[in-house]
Amino acid sequence: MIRFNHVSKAYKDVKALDDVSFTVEAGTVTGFLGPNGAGKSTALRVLVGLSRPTSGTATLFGRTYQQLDCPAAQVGTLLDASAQHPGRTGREVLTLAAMTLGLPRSRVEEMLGLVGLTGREGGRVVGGYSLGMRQRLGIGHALLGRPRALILDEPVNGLDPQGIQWMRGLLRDLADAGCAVLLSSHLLHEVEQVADQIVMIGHGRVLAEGTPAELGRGRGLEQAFLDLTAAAGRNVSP
Ligand SMILES: Nc1ncnc2c1ncn2[C@@H]1O[C@H](COP(=O)(O)OP(=O)(O)OP(=O)(O)O)[C@@H](O)[C@H]1O
Repeated sequence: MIRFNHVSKAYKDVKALDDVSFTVEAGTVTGFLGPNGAGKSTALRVLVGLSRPTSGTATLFGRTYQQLDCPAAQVGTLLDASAQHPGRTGREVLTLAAMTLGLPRSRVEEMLGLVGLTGREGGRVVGGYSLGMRQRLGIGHALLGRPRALILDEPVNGLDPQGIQWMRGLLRDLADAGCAVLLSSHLLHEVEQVADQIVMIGHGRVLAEGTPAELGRGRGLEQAFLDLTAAAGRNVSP
């Protein structure tokens, strides 16, 4: 289970996160939805220990990321698909990660197959990959250690329609197998189609949370999103 407990994060005069609390249960996909600059990436970075909160705690299975035993195996992360070493092949990226986690080489080929990178593509350097191929490699990297929690920042960026559909099915299967999946996006329709729960964020604050049906009741999810984020903008102090 993933829990944000009154997390705030300030960068000088910018309140990137303002008292954010929500939970992602095991076996569910939670869509973390907000417009550009809402605070999604900051929240995910705090969760995986890349950024220190100003106050509050973000935990996975009751511990901070740093407190977990072998966090890279327990928690799969894809925060920036472009961060992979451009001079290594996809296979090398996964092989190094598998070695670090003490996993057999066979797991690398399994992951390349799972994410749809052919043997030939796995042998090409990442610097020559399209964004969609990097996203696929990033997913393979995140899933190597069979994590119990999966944290994905804008994972469908750059994927073609088949890739988006594949990603939806993959996330559903992982959640059905017991994984806690937290997926950030500003693409409402993508989130709506895969998420069990949605947490809407704007100007660093949680604006609403519930199932897609609950949040969209009466006016539709898109209008609810637009109304809530507009209202949050009006309420924000200069
Ligand atoms: N390192 C930083 N230094 C200063 N301000 C930052 C830093 N990182 C983020 N911010 C600010 O914090 C706020 C939240 O940014 P964040 O990247 O978390 O938003 P986001 O919801 O992920 O946006 P997007 O959808 O555009 O990626 C923004 O106002 C951003 O300018």
